[in-house]
Amino acid sequence: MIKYGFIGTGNMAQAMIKGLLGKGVSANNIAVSSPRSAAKLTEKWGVISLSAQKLIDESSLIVLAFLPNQLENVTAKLDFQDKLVVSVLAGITLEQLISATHTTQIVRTLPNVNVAINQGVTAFSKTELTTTNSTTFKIFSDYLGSSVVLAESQFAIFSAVAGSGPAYVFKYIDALAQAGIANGLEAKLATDIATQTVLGSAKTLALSTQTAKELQNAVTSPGGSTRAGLDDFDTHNFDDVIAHAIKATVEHKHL
Ligand SMILES: NC(=O)C1=CN([C@@H]2O[C@H](COP(=O)(O)OP(=O)(O)OC[C@H]3O[C@@H](n4cnc5c(N)ncnc54)[C@H](OP(=O)(O)O)[C@@H]3O)[C@@H](O)[C@H]2O)C=CC1
Ligand SMILES: O=C(O)[C@@H]1CCC=N1
Repeated sequence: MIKYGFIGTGNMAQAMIKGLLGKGVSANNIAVSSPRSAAKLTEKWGVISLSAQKLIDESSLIVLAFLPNQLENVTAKLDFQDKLVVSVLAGITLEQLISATHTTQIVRTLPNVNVAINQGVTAFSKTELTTTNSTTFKIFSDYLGSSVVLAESQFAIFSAVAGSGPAYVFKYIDALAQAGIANGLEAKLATDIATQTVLGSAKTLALSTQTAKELQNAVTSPGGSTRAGLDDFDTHNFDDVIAHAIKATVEHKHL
């Protein structure tokens, strides 16, 4: 079976590893390397902790999952042997990856944390891969959820909407729950109902032929309370707040 190697084992790598394990990939086929947390993952999941070079030697697909500003530092002394390298480093281009790893078999991706439950949406852009590496990458990305081929020029906006997006959805759920608590709901109940409301609404939209705007109207009974709430969102420029936050995300220079 294919062995997947992760260099860097923080939040994103752990979400991906969880997704692989959840799909039945054996912990014996997952190798990890990082200065501090790799050993803890061996204890937690039974994955194999190796030095970065040994991990490259033994893996068929190597995921770069450290912070973007560590690219040169981490790769300087490693020999990637033209193996398949999959980067999740936000803001790092294929050209920069080729120059740092000296490999031709590279996929630039931008996943999100929902890969942990195989519900991620991942953008990717790649060099010309061998047939074997194309298949290897397809199997890997299918484990994690859906994926879309994307021009590199659109990675920044994809990263803001889909990569950072879960944080913004969690922020909305928290605000909804806090408003419930402020108005007398018990904290756990408020969080549970806010979460289920967002989950059910996202599923309703995904399964519907109607747009998100049309579905808003379906909730808004004539003369009812939802109209009052939606009007208040508009008065406070809710859409502008979201657009502004996405712009700030896109314009941020990655560390
Ligand atoms: N979090 C997210 O939702 C998303 C993140 N990304 C990208 O994923 C990457 C990782 O982000 P994230 O997981 O959030 O960050 P974390 O801070 O959680 O993880 C960073 C990891 O890098 C490891 N590391 C540090 N130095 C080295 C080194 N010299 N060699 C190997 N590993 C090293 C750290 O190791 P240790 O734990 O041992 O200290 C840590 O495991 C980033 O490039 C980011 O742009 C992309 C899309 C979404
Ligand atoms: O915060 C970050 O920089 C990364 C990229 C997208 C989500 N997390």
